[in-house]
Amino acid sequence: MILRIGVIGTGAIGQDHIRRITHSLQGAEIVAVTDVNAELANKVVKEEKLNAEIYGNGHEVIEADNVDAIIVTSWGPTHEEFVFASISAGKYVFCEKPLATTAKGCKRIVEAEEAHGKPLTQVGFMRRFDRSYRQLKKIVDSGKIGEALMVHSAHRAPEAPGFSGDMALTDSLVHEMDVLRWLLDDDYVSAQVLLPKRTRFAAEGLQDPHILLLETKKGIRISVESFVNCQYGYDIQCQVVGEMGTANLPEPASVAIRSEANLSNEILVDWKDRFIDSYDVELQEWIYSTIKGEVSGPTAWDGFVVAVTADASVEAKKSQKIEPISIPERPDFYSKSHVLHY
Ligand SMILES: NC(=O)c1ccc[n+]([C@@H]2O[C@H](COP(=O)([O-])OP(=O)(O)OC[C@H]3O[C@@H](n4cnc5c(N)ncnc54)[C@H](O)[C@@H]3O)[C@@H](O)[C@H]2O)c1
Ligand SMILES: O[C@H]1[C@H](O)[C@@H](O)[C@H](O)[C@@H](O)[C@H]1O
Repeated sequence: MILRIGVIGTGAIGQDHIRRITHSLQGAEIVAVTDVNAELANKVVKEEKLNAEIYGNGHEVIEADNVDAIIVTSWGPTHEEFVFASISAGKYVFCEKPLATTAKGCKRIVEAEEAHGKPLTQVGFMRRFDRSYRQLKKIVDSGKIGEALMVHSAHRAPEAPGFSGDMALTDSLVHEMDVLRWLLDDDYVSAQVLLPKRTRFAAEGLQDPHILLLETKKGIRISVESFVNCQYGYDIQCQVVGEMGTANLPEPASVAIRSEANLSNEILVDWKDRFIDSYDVELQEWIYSTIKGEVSGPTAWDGFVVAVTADASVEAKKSQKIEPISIPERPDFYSKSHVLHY
């Protein structure tokens, strides 16, 4: 079977996903697209030589008879509406983060899936598909370093064009909020946000860097540095400290250069390059599991948990206190799809 996909939002990542599905991945084709910027949708269809219909809005794409599954890559605030409509139409949907901009919105999606009777939604937390994170998880799960006690991690980007408000937490650190609970097979109970000396490279009125401190149910303490104007590169770090050793996220492969009395390695600058392979794995696994009628990646439940964590982090930044993170028990409904993948 060839999965026939409709894409809502043909901006940066929408185009990337269209290209990878059309030219690199197997088992799917793009048959429908839409964008509020119709010119953009036209351009993509022409440039990628797609055999796809261009629709006037996302709802028409979802309702099209020849569309089996939906990819939502429009702006964050529109995701909830399109995911909701996809579930109502009984179609599988891959939604880029955020699943919805509020925890309440994510909960509504979870409830809609439960009412529908099976999970249909996968959220675009691509780090779970990254080879280096999977290698790190394998070591943590193996028990080689004993029980995990602490995690030190960092999310650094050279600059943050277009960032406003608390986006460092709600747009960037959501990746850590997802991948660390997956890595540790745990959930969070509290958040605290420290505000270090502000870099002179931060846009006016914006705090940068931040330190997010999370505590998990098992008592593991996590520090996540967010530094989105670090100038030097896109640098993702993660070290798990266990009872008998430590395990570090592998660095991206790069040539070690010995020259002029220096030993050096290149550091990536673009997040797209850092996770380029993981997007391929993520979408390929999504295509295969959708054909099988399963959700095998991060579910709507995971999207909800991250939204609750992000809300608590924003509150903790404001209050400058330790804020509780109250996550209800995961419904059994989501257990199977959660386990399938790992
Ligand atoms: N997982 C990741 O690493 C990752 C990376 C980049 C972006 N994202 C997420 O993907 C989403 C898109 O990001 P982007 O960088 O491609 O943004 P973008 O602005 O380049 O593209 C978004 C596109 O959606 C279109 N759009 C907006 N509202 C629409 C609507 N109602 N119907 C149809 N089209 C609509 C816009 O015209 C635009 O072309 C964001 O939510 C972002 O957070 C995730
Ligand atoms: O949408 C992007 C993307 O998700 C990147 O992985 C993250 O580092 C950026 O901060 C974010 O803006």
